[in-house]
Amino acid sequence: MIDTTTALELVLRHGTLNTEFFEVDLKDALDYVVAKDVASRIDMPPFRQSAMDGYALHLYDDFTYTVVGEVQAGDNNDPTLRKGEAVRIFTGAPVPTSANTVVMQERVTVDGNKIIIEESPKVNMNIRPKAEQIKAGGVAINKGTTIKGVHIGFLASLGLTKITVSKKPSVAIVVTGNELVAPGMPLSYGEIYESNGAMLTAVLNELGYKNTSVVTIRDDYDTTKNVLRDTLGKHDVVIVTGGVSVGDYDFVGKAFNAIGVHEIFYKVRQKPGKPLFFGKKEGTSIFGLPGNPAAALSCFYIYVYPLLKKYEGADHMNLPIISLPLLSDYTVKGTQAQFLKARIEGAGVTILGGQSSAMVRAFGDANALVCLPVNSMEIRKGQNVKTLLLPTK
Ligand SMILES: Nc1nc2c(c(=O)[nH]1)N[C@H]1C(S)=C(S)[C@@H](COP(=O)(O)OP(=O)(O)OC[C@H]3O[C@@H](n4cnc5c(N)ncnc54)[C@H](O)[C@@H]3O)O[C@H]1N2
Ligand code: MOO
Repeated sequence: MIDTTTALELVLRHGTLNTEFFEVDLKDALDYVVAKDVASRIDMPPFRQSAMDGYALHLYDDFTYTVVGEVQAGDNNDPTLRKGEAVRIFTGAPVPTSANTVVMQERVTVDGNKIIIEESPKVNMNIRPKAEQIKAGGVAINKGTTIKGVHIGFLASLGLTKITVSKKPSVAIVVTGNELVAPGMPLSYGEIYESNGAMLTAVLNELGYKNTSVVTIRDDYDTTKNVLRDTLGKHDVVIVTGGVSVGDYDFVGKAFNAIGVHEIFYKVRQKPGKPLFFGKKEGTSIFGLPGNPAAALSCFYIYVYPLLKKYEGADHMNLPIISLPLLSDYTVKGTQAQFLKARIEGAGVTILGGQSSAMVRAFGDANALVCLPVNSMEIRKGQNVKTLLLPTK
């Protein structure tokens, strides 16, 4: 059995790096990974901009100035001021070339066409210099960035309408089990509702992966083999849940073997997710996740998500890790590495109740996974623990 660090390294080493790029409208670019550095075509700001409503002055050694005009945001006039002259100016308006400071109106006494300032202002005060944020030709967004709302705002401020991004993977989810019944149907004794398909689809969607599909199959060797063979050729990533353990009706491993999936690893020294499988067939990456919903979701965040980010060429693939003090004592059950659903609150982290692999409920309150190494035993309040931040929380 391999350790968790090796497992993640193997996933990232063998994960396919996509090379298909395309142009997307900026408004549709959320969650895509930028495939080429995006350069600005303009200086931003494009001109010296007033940061305040007030007066732009051509400084001289007195406190009284003559107001000779006005510049509003959007105006394109550039009045020439002589020493001792001022213009009324508003936030966002172009500061006249001949003005060398802006005084906010609260610091000024108005007397007819004269203003009296309280104290002598500093040169360039309240003026946003031209190109302060970025110069024309400068890199606005680096290749490898996952586009978030703020990036769309910044690129829109530079006048851009399209960017080149990496193709997203198509992801197939295959859920296995005779006991599974679709929500909404009546439930007989021995059956449970199928939830991994809906959960993984929704989590993929939250992360920007919309090209997904779900197939439900029964615990039958031939069906498992045929469905998996058919699915592998059509998708970049295949996530199977259930049927990866050692039971007589766990056919996923045997089916992978029969259809030529190359096993990279099977079983990781961790809880949850011990029976995790990862393999490849040509360009397709294949995960066998445990059927237990909370185990499947942990493995998804820890191993599948980084693989999806690698596929897109993202510069940040793994969940961010921080070290935080535990807010209460915790006794570890078992000797494997632990990924525990947890909530960061204030300056510390609390391990939540309901850690069973079968119970997904605690994930609803979790914004992190506390990661404890093998043989952790007793962890005391105040002790620092490695904490993985869950995305979109
Ligand atoms: N003798 C052993 N038995 C088990 C071991 C072991 O090492 N030796 N490992 C246990 C661990 S740990 C896990 S995790 C599970 C993994 O089993 P499978 O991946 O084969 O999953 P299943 O047996 O098919 O299902 C497990 C559990 O999850 C429920 N399930 C499955 N699919 C779904 C779904 N789509 N939606 C909702 N719930 C689902 C299923 O009904 C089971 O309760 O193996 C242990 N056993
Ligand atoms: O390894 Mo399993 O995922 O704990 O229940």
